Amino acid sequence: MTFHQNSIKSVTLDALVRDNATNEFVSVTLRRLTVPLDLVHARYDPRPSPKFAPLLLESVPERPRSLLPPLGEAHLHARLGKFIGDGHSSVVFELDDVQLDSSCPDPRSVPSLVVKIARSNRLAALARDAWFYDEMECLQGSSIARCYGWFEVELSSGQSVPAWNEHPAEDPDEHDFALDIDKKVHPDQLKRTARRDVLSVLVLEKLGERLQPGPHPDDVKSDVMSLYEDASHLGISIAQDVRRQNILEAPHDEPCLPSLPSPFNSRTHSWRVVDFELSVKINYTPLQFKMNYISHVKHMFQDAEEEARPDYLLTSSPFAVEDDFPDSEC
Ligand SMILES: Nc1ncnc2c1ncn2[C@@H]1O[C@H](COP(=O)(O)OP(=O)(O)OP(=O)(O)O)[C@@H](O)[C@H]1O
Repeated sequence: MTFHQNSIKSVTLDALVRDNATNEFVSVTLRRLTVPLDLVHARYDPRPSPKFAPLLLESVPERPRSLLPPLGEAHLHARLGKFIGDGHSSVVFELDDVQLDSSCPDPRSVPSLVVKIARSNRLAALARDAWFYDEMECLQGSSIARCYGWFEVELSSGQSVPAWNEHPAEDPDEHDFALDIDKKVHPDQLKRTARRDVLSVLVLEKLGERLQPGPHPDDVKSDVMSLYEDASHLGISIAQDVRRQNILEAPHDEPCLPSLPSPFNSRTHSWRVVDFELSVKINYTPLQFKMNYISHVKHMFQDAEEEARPDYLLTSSPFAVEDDFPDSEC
């Protein structure tokens, strides 16, 4: 039997949650949640006149039918491994010693995995991320990471998650912008924003390194552009979060699964996009999306080049002093 994105029903994680009384780590078991279909509402921009037809569709594209088998019964047990990265909403770690119980499948179909752990005040953002992974199921393994599910558990009083404090957000009180995107916020999301005692994670295929600072050849630029174009075919805009931190190499650490060709242009990408909490589903045509992305992607590659300049930190620092003197005075 093959391990697929629907195989896991529950996850036990070691070395993530600490019992404050004993100061020892305890294992916690998280159960899989199904993301409500209406968690995110599509946005519809009415056409002001027929001449906008090349830019705005008459309706928002429907979610393609899932090609995954029904939810499986597998249980995954793993230990929190190396810290990989973090952001406003989450901390991401490798999963070590991954074991699947006997209801599961051919080990050759199990790739290296990571766990994306929502910060305690960002549960709603992770739920949005999970919704977009479902929505873009047909791009998993080609333009975006494979997602093996969204899992949660309520923490008991006296339990803590050291990873939250060891890798704090730059601004822990920053407003959660993921909540501003949907005109009508789903009631589950409102409940999530009030909770601080829930451990919520996504289990994802482990991808490679982030797009690095520095100049990049045209083939990389066009590959990255076509990742966003793939999402456009599903009516999904990721334009709010075009950053090199969200563009990762296709997986190469063994064990890994081969990259699949894009269902829209048959291209096998060398890169993947992650992080969809700020994404939007909308009735734009691929042309309208492309017009939006061209400038975002261009600026991202320009910024990447700037970042590699030796004086980047000096010139980009908030303390940098503007040179007020014209050359002639120096
Ligand atoms: N599937 C993955 N494989 C390998 N590394 C990953 C994966 N997903 C995320 N990362 C790493 O973790 C970092 C943080 O992930 P991500 O951007 O999804 O977090 P976030 O908290 O949602 O970010 P933000 O809210 O600031 O946009 C990424 O920049 C990347 O380095």
